[in-house]
Amino acid sequence: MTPEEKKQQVAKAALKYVEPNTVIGVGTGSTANCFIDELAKLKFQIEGAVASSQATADRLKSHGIPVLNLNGVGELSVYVDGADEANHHLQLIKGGGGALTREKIVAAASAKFVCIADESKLVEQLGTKFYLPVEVIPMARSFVARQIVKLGGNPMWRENFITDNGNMILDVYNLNIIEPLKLETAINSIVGVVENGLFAHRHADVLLLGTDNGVKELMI
Ligand SMILES: O=C[C@H](O)[C@H](O)[C@H](O)COP(=O)(O)O
Repeated sequence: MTPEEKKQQVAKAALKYVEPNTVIGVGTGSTANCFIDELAKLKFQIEGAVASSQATADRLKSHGIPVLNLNGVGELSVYVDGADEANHHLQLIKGGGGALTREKIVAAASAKFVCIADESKLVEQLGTKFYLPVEVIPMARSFVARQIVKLGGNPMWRENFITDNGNMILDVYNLNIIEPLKLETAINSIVGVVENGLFAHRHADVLLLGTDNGVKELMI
């Protein structure tokens, strides 16, 4: 099975978490895109969706799925999104597409977080395969980079990229992420950091992994 087929498999499997007559949250990226295409089948059963990025809002609208403002709705029943890495505690690294801040907001506003990914995303320790994206206020970029070096990371500026919030991204390599909860807090404590891509405090509740033998479901 190709990685694309595995993404489609988990996108389909996530539909069972979509409750009728509710507003749901939708993530960003290639796996979330597969989910949006599947969600189109249920568009008359849900009230609408809150998007975690402009790209996701555009794709939802292209299917005729109502896109709602988070400020106008209460708690979302479920948030469905992909990840760059996941560990066995369902803690994640996200932000490969630069949408981490809005993703973290929508995930926090949701009763349940269903993460969908192909099995290659499951790791023993976060940060071993993927870098950690950090969204920063543009004027603070160099200052934040120096503080991250003190934490042991090697920050690289994602040049020619601006987030939906008008900010910049530092991709941090070589972090030894032994305690994701502590590191998430430590990085967010640096003045000028908007958010980092560690989803340890608000981790996933369900992880659906696409494998050659079908969908594997991990739950906490
Ligand atoms: O900012 C991007 C998001 O965090 C994505 O969820 C993440 O990068 C995974 O994307 P994909 O499903 O394309 O691997």
